[in-house]
Amino acid sequence: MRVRELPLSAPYAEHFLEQGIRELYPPQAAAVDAGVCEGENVVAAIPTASGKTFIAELALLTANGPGLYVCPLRALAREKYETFAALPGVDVGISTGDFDATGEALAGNDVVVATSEKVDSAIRNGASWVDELACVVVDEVHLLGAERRGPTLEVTLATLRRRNPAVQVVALSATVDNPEAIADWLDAALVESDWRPVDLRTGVAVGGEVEFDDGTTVGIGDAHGKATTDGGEGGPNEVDGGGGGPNEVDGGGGGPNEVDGGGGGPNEVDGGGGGPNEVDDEDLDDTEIAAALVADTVADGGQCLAFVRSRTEAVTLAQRLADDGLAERMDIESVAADAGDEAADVDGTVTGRQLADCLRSGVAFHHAGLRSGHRAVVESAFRDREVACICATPTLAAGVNVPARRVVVRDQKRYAGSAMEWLPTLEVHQMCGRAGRPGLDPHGEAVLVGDDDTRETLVNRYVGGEPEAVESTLADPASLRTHVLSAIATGFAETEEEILGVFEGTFYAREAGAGGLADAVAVAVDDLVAAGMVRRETGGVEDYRLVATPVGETTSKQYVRPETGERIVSGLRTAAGMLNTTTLTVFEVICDTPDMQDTYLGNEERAEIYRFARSNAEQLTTAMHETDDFEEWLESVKTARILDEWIGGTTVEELVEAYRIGPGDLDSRVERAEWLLSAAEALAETVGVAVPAIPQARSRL
Ligand SMILES: Nc1ncnc2c1ncn2[C@@H]1O[C@H](COP(=O)(O)OP(=O)(O)OP(=O)(O)O)[C@@H](O)[C@H]1O
Repeated sequence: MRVRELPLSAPYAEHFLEQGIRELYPPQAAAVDAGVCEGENVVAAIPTASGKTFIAELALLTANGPGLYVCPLRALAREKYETFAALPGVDVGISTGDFDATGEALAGNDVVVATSEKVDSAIRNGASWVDELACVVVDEVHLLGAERRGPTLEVTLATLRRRNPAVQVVALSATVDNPEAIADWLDAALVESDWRPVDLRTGVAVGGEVEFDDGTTVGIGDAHGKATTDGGEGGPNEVDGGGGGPNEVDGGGGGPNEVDGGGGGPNEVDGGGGGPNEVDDEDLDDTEIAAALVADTVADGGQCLAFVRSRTEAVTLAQRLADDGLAERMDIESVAADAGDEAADVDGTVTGRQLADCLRSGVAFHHAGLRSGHRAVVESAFRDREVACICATPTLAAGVNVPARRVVVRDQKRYAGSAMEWLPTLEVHQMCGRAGRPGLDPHGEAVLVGDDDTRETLVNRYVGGEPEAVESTLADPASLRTHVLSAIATGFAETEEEILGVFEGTFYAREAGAGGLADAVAVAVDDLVAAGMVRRETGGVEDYRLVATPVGETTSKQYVRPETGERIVSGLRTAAGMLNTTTLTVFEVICDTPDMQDTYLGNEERAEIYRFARSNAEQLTTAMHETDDFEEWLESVKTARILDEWIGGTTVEELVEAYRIGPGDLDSRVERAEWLLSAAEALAETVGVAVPAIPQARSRL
């Protein structure tokens, strides 16, 4: 099927042809056959890079009215916005800051790109544009199964469809185990395919060899062995890259640098022998294997993504590759020296400096502790082929479109609380799916690094294994409370039965029946009544209707969780009666809510934060002996202290160093604090207490 044959006006067809899209990929043709251009609901469960964006564009451009593109991940929204904005004559609006106000400003666009939280918030605040939509495209619909995000997505979609039954829904999914359930939920035709534009082979590396699923075996260090011989380097290198701790919170700021950069080659190549495949299998640890796998591909002119379990590990591996002289093996455009300068210009934090140094050696790291400016530099340098390898935590696989020839998954387990847990198959497949750039690579390669003990598990779980089924998490009490309050506050529901009616259109209800939620909804309503968010307005004896209290209404409109609203109100009341209410007071209140991220508190720091809390007790709304969870509260005090120092003029460099956080962690906390302070201000007005420290903190933030 050709682009010219599609029901697209000439400028659009021209636009796609210019982009090199002439002939539709098979899954795209299947979506057209399923009616994506005729207003039909379609679910496309297809691999990474198989052209989902074009399917979305077809739906949006052929719809009979404005379209909405729901993008669960903020990182991807900007990219999609730019893609749609490049369409000739199409006005595109974007609304992604998870929490900023949603207004009528978005009305009048042909296409709106928004996160599900923004759409949910728009609905709660009565934005009219949501009722005028002709088409809704949901990207990454498999995130239905994600905690908190998932319920928001399914309730939002159910609400949109209930209010506007004619709306076309197109949902794009990674390959999951139960796409037919999603299609059934959305009354959609299912397009399911494992077609990929570039072949992908997946293998497991043990010792000096990778066994791929296509039956081939490749020695590790082949290419590198040659490079070593040519370069005259050699000798074993005692790098210990694998010893880092489980500290996910350490954004590389001040963390131990395990790399011994003094040596030569990155693996145990016998420099004396020369020739390919000189790897001594016995002594290779997983980091050495990963480094050699990267070096091989780079020596062969390709780029790599290497996935590891933690931020510290990502930094450590990148530094190791840089020290190993990966750049010297590169046949890439040029080394990202300028990108290094750009990264250094973002800030002077330890993380920024480490990143700049790595970039100057043609290597980068990528994790959630980076600032968005850092991430943008890394992604664009990689796309420009100035970076040979990005060492990343799994966030990169979901959030960014950076294909590479080879993907190395060094770690397949992650710390979950106290124990290591295998990553979900879906997540590993998302990483592997990044391998292979259409038109540039002969094929993509994904390699999982293992050992004799894990080989079989890796093969069964990830190479041959099916991804998990998507399951609803709507029944989670915290999520349910939020959405029950929203249903009542928006006036969509006045009784438990009507609340169940609102949930009737959810994925949960389609799978288990909304009746399965009846008990949980009753509990949620009781909780909300007890929290002062909802009251039962009685008419007759058994006759009552549920109404949101003013606090409940403000809480819902401000898009904070009910528990957050409750905590803020009680904090404000306490603060109003205190002698010494400062900006630290209000930061303590907003940081002690579930809407503020946790900030890791190391053992050494604990005593120091404890002392701080004690000596500033008269400024805090919580007495130490009254906390529900002391450790959690201490973490909140740490976050509050950081924010208070930030508005007091302490620099990001100093804060990153002093509190062992990533610079991106500071940014995200500042952003959340802005949102929570504005919610606190609205709640203060609702309950009629004046806390001047709130506007002070807001303006200084
Ligand atoms: N029919 C086509 N012919 C040629 N190139 C195409 C075609 N369809 C899409 N492409 C190109 O393929 C690349 C990948 O497409 P796209 O980004 O839509 O993949 P995707 O399925 O959305 O991937 P992801 O899973 O990362 O979201 C893009 O560069 C796109 O321009």
